[in-house]
Amino acid sequence: MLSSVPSRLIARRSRSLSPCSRVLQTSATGGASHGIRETQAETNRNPLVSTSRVSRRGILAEEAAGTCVKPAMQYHHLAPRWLSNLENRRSSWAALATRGRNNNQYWEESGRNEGDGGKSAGGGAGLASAGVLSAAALAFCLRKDSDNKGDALLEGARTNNSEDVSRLLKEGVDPNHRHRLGWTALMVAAMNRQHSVVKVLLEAGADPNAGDEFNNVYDTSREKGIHSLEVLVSREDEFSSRLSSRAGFRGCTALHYATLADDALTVRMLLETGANPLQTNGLGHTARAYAKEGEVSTVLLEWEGKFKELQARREAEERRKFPLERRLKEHIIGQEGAINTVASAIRRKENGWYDEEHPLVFLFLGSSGIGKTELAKQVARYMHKDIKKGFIRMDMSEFQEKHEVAKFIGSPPGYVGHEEGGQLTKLLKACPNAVVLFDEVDKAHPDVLTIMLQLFDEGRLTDGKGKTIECKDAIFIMTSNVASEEIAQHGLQLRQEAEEVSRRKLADNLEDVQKGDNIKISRQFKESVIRPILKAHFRRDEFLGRINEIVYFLPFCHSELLQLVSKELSFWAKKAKQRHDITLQWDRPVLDLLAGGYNLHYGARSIKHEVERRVVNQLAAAYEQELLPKGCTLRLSVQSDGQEERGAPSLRLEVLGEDRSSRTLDIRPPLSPEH
Ligand SMILES: Nc1ncnc2c1ncn2[C@@H]1O[C@H](COP(=O)(O)OP(=O)(O)OP(=O)(O)O)[C@@H](O)[C@H]1O
Repeated sequence: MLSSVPSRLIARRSRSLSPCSRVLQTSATGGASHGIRETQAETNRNPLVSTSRVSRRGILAEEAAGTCVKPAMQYHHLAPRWLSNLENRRSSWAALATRGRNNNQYWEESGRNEGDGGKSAGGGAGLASAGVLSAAALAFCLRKDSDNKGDALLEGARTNNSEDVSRLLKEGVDPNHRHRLGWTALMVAAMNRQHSVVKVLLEAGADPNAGDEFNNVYDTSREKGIHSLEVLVSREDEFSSRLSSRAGFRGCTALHYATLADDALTVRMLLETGANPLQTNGLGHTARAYAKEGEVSTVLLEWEGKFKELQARREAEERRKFPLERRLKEHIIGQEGAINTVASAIRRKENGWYDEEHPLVFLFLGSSGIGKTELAKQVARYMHKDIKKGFIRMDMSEFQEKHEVAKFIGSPPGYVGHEEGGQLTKLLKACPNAVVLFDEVDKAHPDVLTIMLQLFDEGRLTDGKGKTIECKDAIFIMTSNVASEEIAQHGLQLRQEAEEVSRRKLADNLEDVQKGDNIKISRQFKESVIRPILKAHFRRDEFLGRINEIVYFLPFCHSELLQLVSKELSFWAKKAKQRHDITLQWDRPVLDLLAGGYNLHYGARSIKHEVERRVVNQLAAAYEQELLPKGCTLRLSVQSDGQEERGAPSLRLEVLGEDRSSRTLDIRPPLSPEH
């Protein structure tokens, strides 16, 4: 049966398999049928530990100790399993072989045997298997023959054919073209010490920080649905036969490979063209983890230092150009005092001007819907790329009872829910430097507050299982509506006073006119009004003492309300355009009219509600009655034809035609505007 396998393929298999001593060792000693599975288990046990020498030993096939198994023996062990697997996949191989390969004599013969209606069934199974095997082999070889230009680039990189590589790049081949198993030409060239090709590729714009998508033979085989032997052969023949088939390579960059090849020249070339020495692969290792003691290790260490410095300088520059205050103001209207207080504290922390023994703790005070949660979210977005992990929100009204402490940090051993762990501890464990929002902290049980005090004081938390989580780098933000009425009234009073002063200054033609929306809460008000309320509520001086900043959120002034209305209308205008191709326009009196719906107790939420009630509801009704043709322009304005005398002014909706004609739609005030 084996005689029907093209000798070229057998030659390829035995040659290609030989360096992979680990795979074959297992099958030779443990029995062929278990070979792959055993190796897989071993892979999981075979960590690429962080010390460089051990990592290298795990990853480089040539450095692995092991007995040598004869290629022919290896093939005989593996052939039956390979054969049965191929039979299972017969139909897909057949499709592959038939596509454009009708001249394939062997396939035709095999088909004829089948067409005999099983007359020659004596040797049928064997012949069919041989046919399948040969078709597979042929398909494998033909696929190689039909390599496209991208694959030619990869081959040129492996064989150091820089002329071919240059020509292909000039012909427009992407320098970052990937092999179907996931690596790039730069990785191949780096691993095979092909200096001239590395240079050509880098000059053509190959990305030195691209990571390999190939992990190991078994994972890649599973992911791509390709037989593991075929993956193994490709990796060895088309990438390098020096690497272990079991170690993990996902995320390895050209720099990782040049380091594994112990090639100082390529390492330098890569670093000089922007390779990041701090970039880690899928196992979390930088290139230096794979370096031998010597020049490569020294060069990498030196560049790591330079890179860190450069990164810090770039970040500082970015912060200077686009300070946190400005970023926050893009999303939050008003609340200037709150934004400045938070941004200054974070700036101190980022620049090392803070007490690193304690985490940063804020208490946000103010009425509902005023931006407390929104500011916490924006801080998390600024600090963390992964907002899902980086922002933890705990609704403290869920921890009002004594026994709910267990929900917070997990139950002790022997109690129900011990295995589940606590809500906070689980999330903090996943991201110890998260921004943690404790919403409505005043509702929490005193025992929960005791735990929070420990957290703020020591910067660590012990869960129900006795495990300690260090979270000194976390930012804790508590929100509360306690004293919100007093703060709101004080804010309104300050605003009135400021407006009065500016009116007088304007009347007297004085310069330095202070705007009514730029007010500050006095220290005296904080000490004499707010602190006693907080003290009475939390009953613990030490708890209040651990708060770095108490941040005050004030009611919106008129200009801020106009901005909120405008933001809300823009949101709906975007939706109208996207969903119905309708353009929505409005003028200033519309903003004034809608701002009138502001309610001090509901904050920005009352503005959202007003826009929905007076505008969106009307739009939906007009749309339902087919009064809004697709692609039309709608203009919102305030009705001023004497209706004001009879009651509240209303909105008018006009449909503008392409010929500039306008048709007024009669928008009736809602039946019960109060609701
Ligand atoms: N200053 C603001 N600028 C822009 N949007 C705001 C502002 N304040 C509130 N909003 C919007 O109003 C909604 C409610 O705001 P947020 O959740 O921040 O309120 P809150 O102050 O935390 O209120 P609560 O105490 O009720 O939780 C959000 O959709 C938010 O985007």
